[in-house]
Amino acid sequence: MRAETGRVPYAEMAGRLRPELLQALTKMEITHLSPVQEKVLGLPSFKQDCLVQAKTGTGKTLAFLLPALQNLLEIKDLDRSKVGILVMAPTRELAQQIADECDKLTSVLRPGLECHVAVGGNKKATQLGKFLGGKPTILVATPGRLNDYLSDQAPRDKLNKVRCVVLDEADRMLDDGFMPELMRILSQIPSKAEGKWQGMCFSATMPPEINKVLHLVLKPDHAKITTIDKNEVPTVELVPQQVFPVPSINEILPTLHSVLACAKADEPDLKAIIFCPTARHAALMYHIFGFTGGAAPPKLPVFQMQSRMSQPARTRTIEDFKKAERGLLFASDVVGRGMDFPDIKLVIQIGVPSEKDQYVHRVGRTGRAGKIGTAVMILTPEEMWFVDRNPQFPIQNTGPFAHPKAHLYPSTTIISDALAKIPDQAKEQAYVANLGFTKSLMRHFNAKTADVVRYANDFATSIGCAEPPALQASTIGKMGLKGVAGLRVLNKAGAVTNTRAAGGPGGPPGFSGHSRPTRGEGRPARGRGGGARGGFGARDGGRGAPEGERQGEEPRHKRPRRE
Ligand SMILES: Nc1ncnc2c1ncn2[C@@H]1O[C@H](COP(=O)(O)OP(=O)(O)OP(=O)(O)O)[C@@H](O)[C@H]1O
Repeated sequence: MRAETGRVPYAEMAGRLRPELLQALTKMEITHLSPVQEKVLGLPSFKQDCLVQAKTGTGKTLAFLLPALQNLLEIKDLDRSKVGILVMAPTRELAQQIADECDKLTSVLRPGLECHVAVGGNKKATQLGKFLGGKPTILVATPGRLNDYLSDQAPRDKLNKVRCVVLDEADRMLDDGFMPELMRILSQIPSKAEGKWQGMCFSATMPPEINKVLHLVLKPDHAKITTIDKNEVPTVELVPQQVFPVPSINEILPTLHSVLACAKADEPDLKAIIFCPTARHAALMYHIFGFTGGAAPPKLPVFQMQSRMSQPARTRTIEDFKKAERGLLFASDVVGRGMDFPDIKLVIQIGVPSEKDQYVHRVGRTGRAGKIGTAVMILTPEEMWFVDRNPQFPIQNTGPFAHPKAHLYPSTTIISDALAKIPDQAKEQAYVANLGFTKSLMRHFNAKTADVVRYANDFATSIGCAEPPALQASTIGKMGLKGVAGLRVLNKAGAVTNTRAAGGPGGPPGFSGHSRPTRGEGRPARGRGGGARGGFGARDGGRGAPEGERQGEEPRHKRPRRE
């Protein structure tokens, strides 16, 4: 049974919505309009362009699908072989989720309506074959793959009768990262100026920059809808938010273990998402907590979701974690927006998000559709700036994590035992990713490059590296860290040299008043001797980094195709 989220019953929409759509909603156990649905479906015309902001998990997907489908079904001579509704979303998984919701809504229509997806990670030829041979009246796409489609005339012809264009997560779709692709797509479909299609933009966050580009998809007189009061906090009320400061980065993993073990002691069917700054970091955490059994015995199933996984593995994880009654998902921002996993009770953020709005979206994976949840950050002193600079978020700082049952779990020992079993390569990759991510945020905490390296080297210690992994000189150069103290450099001949260690005598002072021990001087490279590679480049799915394949940790020239 679903939580009832609004006051107006859907039965009152009879006459404005087709009986089949109402029937489908009943089948979905959706009885009342949520506030955002009430506002959008209460517009004088369903055909109006609109910009809609509503909190996470409040039913925006139905708020755009219902009017779009209703409009389509009113067309008498509808050519079902052409795309009538085009929805664009930033990630493959979100696109698939929207298509699934659309299929539920159209399930009782006779004849039915086909909803196709165009997303990266699958064979283009197969997807395109079905698209060209079928009746894709609705298309949900990520921009990369749609652009691929539009390079040929036949798919372009399929899109020459578009009646409605929806941008879900509109602020992301209209940011610098996606803009070039979006512009190319818009130049291939009927022009907005001709007034042939309705535009709809939806998101939980609407940064002011979005106003400069809205004209690309919305008419100047578009309806502006928000369910968020100006003075209201941007996150869901039913989600208390807390930060647990730790004295040093070495305490992050034991604290996380302790938080999870205690949460599970309180709630045996714990279902939680742990957001990590990068894909490699999420992969490492998944391995560590796989060894620890999720938290404390009995084990919780562990899952990972990050852009470095193959598409079949991503798809399987999404299906499994949606169905799971309990478990821990270690994730990068690839699932930071839009994803609707039922019954998430706890969201934990390790480190700071790549941008402030991403905090809202991550927290929004819990407390959905009227349910309750809790959101927690675990931050080092160097990361506490995020809380200080964002007083709009109701993040309570009640000091370091404490719980009456915490003493039952020897978290420090459990973590160090688990770390001893993790292959060096996973740690090295996480180190490089951490370096890139921290560098991308350095302006936020007035850090110098030497501070960034020192912080990354401390991260290496915290994940059980005896010394910072050696990096190829070319990787260091691409990261803009050439000559920075504290790095271990692997030259072409395979020898390792050290830049003067950060924090040593005469080195630059640490940020937040931290002084760091010198590590790694003069020691040879360990393990494979290959040096950590695999690039750099900040976050997984952060702003300006369209999801899935373009973001994170891969040098630009090596990045595979994005979605
Ligand atoms: N009127 C309703 N009554 C009950 N449940 C609803 C209603 N509308 C939508 N839901 C359910 O609420 C959940 C969240 O909906 P949805 O994913 O559309 O949220 P959203 O606002 O798009 O969130 P986000 O900002 O995170 O993308 C889904 O499981 C959806 O099926």
